[in-house]
Amino acid sequence: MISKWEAMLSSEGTCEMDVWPFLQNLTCDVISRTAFGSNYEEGQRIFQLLREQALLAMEIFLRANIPGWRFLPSKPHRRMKKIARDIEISLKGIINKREKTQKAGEATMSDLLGILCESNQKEIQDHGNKNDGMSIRDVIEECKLFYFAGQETTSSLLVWTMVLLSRYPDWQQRAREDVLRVFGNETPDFDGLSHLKIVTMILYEVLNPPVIGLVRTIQRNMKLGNLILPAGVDIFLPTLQVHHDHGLSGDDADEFNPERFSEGVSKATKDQVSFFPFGGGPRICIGQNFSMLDAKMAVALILQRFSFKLSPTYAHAPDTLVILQPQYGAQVILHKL
Ligand code: HEM
Repeated sequence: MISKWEAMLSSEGTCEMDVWPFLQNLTCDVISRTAFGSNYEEGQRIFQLLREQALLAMEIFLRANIPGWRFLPSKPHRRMKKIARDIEISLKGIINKREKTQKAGEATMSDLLGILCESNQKEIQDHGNKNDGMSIRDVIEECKLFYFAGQETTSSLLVWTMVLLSRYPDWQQRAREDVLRVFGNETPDFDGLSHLKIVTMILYEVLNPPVIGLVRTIQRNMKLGNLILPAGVDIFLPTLQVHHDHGLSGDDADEFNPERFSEGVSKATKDQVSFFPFGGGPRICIGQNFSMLDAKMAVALILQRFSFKLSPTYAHAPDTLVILQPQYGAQVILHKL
């Protein structure tokens, strides 16, 4: 991504661009390489198909109230079926190739896929069950979760970090000094990332949050404070509103103030459970450390090479469907340092 940005610079060393698609590709790349190792290109193709599938699902959902429409062989329905078949073929290809292409010591999602399919095959042999498509579908569901949970969220964190650092150049400068203090102009490494104090404070402040709320179904009648919640009811925990609640987070809850995290999360929240960008309890995000590393690495590489500010064409329009995204992209002007 950095090389592409460098190639786009004018002779004066500046460039105006929408960084949002680049950041989405970057996090997709990271997840694909981590999940699929040497089968990364095929993995990336699967993620692209999953993305298209999600957009089509939304299109179909929005027309769901037209009676009978879902039974018609419409273009989006046909494309959905074709995508599902393509994903299945690609996954089977990865699983079959796994042993031939896997590098020594590499343990990735391809292994997991293989293990899942082999154990299913065994079950079929043991119990005579002929439905051998089942586990591939399960695996696809896992891939979907992995892709959406891991890619859309981290790219949201990165894009709002760039927007906010553009709006607050003093914080951008402090973050750059932090990066240069730890790495100079060397390529950032794993160990150094944990020494980035200001960058970490900024990322926490931006985690305000990409996932705007959590949904839970009440399993049995229960009492919560003065509320009686009957079994079967769905409840929504509005993370965004809780994080911005003045009573819980202070009068400056709506301001960009990474300083509040200077002594860690528990000091910033006065030990209340009022900051939960990664959820909580048994279903807490399994990728929180991974995404923080991913984001720190990207921010460090960008800050070492560029300064940036918002372009006049940027329109601030956060879209709060599930993950907070910039509806019209994030146009910034980059300057080579
Ligand atoms: C900024 C980045 C991220 C944010 C804000 C985030 C946020 C969350 C939240 C709020 C949940 C809980 C959902 C709920 O309780 O209903 C969750 C779950 C999950 N996340 Fe993340 N996530 C991020 C990155 C990642 C990454 C990079 C991965 C994978 C590599 C990942 C994988 C998952 C998975 C698999 C779950 C489901 C865990 C379960 O249900 O047991 N997430 N994430």
